[in-house]
Amino acid sequence: MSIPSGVNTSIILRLELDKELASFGNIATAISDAGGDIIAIDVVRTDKNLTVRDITINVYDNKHTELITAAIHTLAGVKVVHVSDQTFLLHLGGKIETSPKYPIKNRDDLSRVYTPGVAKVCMAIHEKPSLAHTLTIKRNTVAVISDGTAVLGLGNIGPEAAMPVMEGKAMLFKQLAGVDAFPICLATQDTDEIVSIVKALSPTFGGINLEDIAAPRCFEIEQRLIEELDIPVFHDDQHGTAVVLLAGLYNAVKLVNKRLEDCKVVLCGIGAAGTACTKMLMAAGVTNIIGVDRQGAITKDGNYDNPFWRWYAECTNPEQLRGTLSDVIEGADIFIGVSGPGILKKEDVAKMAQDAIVFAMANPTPEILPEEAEPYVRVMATGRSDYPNQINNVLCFPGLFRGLLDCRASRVTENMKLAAAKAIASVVEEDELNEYYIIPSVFNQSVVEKVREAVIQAAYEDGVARRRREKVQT
Ligand SMILES: NC(=O)c1ccc[n+]([C@@H]2O[C@H](COP(=O)([O-])OP(=O)(O)OC[C@H]3O[C@@H](n4cnc5c(N)ncnc54)[C@H](O)[C@@H]3O)[C@@H](O)[C@H]2O)c1
Ligand SMILES: O=C(O)C[C@H](O)C(=O)O
Ligand SMILES: [Mg+2]
Repeated sequence: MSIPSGVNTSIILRLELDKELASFGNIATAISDAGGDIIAIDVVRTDKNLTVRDITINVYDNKHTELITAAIHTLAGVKVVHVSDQTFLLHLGGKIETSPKYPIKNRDDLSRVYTPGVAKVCMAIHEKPSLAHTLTIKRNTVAVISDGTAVLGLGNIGPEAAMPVMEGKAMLFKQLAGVDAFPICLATQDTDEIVSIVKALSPTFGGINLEDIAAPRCFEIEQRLIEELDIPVFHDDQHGTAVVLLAGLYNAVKLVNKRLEDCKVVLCGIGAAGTACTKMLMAAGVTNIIGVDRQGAITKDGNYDNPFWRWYAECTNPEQLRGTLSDVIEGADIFIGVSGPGILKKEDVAKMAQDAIVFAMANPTPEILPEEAEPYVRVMATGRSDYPNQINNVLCFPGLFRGLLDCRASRVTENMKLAAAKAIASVVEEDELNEYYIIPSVFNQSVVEKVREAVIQAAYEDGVARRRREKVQT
């Protein structure tokens, strides 16, 4: 087996070594020859004959782990007790918890936070429901809701399997923007039922972040909830992705000296993210967009049951290009992938226009890996954190909801999305802009603040903010 390349992850190998037979030098050599990078060694226990050690090793993937363990199995006096993956270890028991804001130390405290004191707060809210925003967690809490039908690019893997992603989103909400977020995965894929469950849950929350719900149901679910609820509802895979995509493209075209409006854009994966990205590009003035899905380019004479694809066919592909991705990509300035793993071949990238821009955003495996596309592209981005230029909706949703909650907005507007895209792009200064830095890092603290401010400004301009302007800190 050859040594694979790609993403790093780390594993811990627990080894039992026979002191007579095993040599640590041989173990280190075997790991290193198999391409593993030892980053820590811990002694777990030792006695006269045996020693047990945990070796933390950076590896590329599962195959690489197998390669390293196979190499160790050949060494005399060494037993592999178990192999644990750091990523799994971080998920033990889930990634978030709830905790009280202050302790209940005595009966007096108890009588205020609970019966009888709490009753007067309940009655105050009963008399004036808007007080829920002031006196309950509604003020700062968002529901992250999924039905598990389009989890990353893994497809319809169900609600339990969707939880780690939703917990991850909740962590990011809190860490990046101080927003309390709660993951809720639903055991139904029925549109009416999802709408009615989310409506029934809404009194607890100041906002609803819909996540990883497949197209076309996600469009109807979001639209109905927007109409029926008085708190903002935002489908992250549609609009969060579109906002960050546009931010990245503003900077990428600046770098290659092209006008976005003049670019030929090929977009693959006309689902939740692809549809919203297309609409956002159109709002930014792009006219030459060709959408491709499993059966090839979407054209006016195509026979589609999906009403959103009918819309797509009418409004895109001005030259009515037809055929496969490979057929229509010739001469494209920009490729956007929100589809599935490995569908863009390096030969396709080679056919693109000069200074090609490739945003391969499918997660966890992009449409093409940067190392494959590299020789033919000028600007390359993926949705992942382990390559430069991470185009991921995490650059949008924390700051967006921070802004929405702070000004108590009733909905998300188109202006907010455009303003958020410009805000994200603006974090990269002119003199910093280069092929490997077109979009700020998730950890750049200005991102949340700039997005928040842009959203609040737009909320007041659009008349959807419900807090008095002077009460909102800027
Ligand atoms: N980087 C980001 O921030 C970000 C955000 C949202 C979605 N995504 C990624 O985009 C992808 C789609 O997400 P979604 O929520 O829009 O899902 P979705 O299920 O709504 O849509 C996916 C679309 O891609 C099409 N598709 C799948 N495989 C294809 C292939 N081999 N060739 C052509 N078309 C194909 C499907 O037919 C479908 O229309 C996922 O991989 C997801 O991880 C990335
Ligand atoms: O979860 C992510 O990393 C981004 C996006 O929401 C996705 O579904 O891929
Ligand atoms: Mg998602």
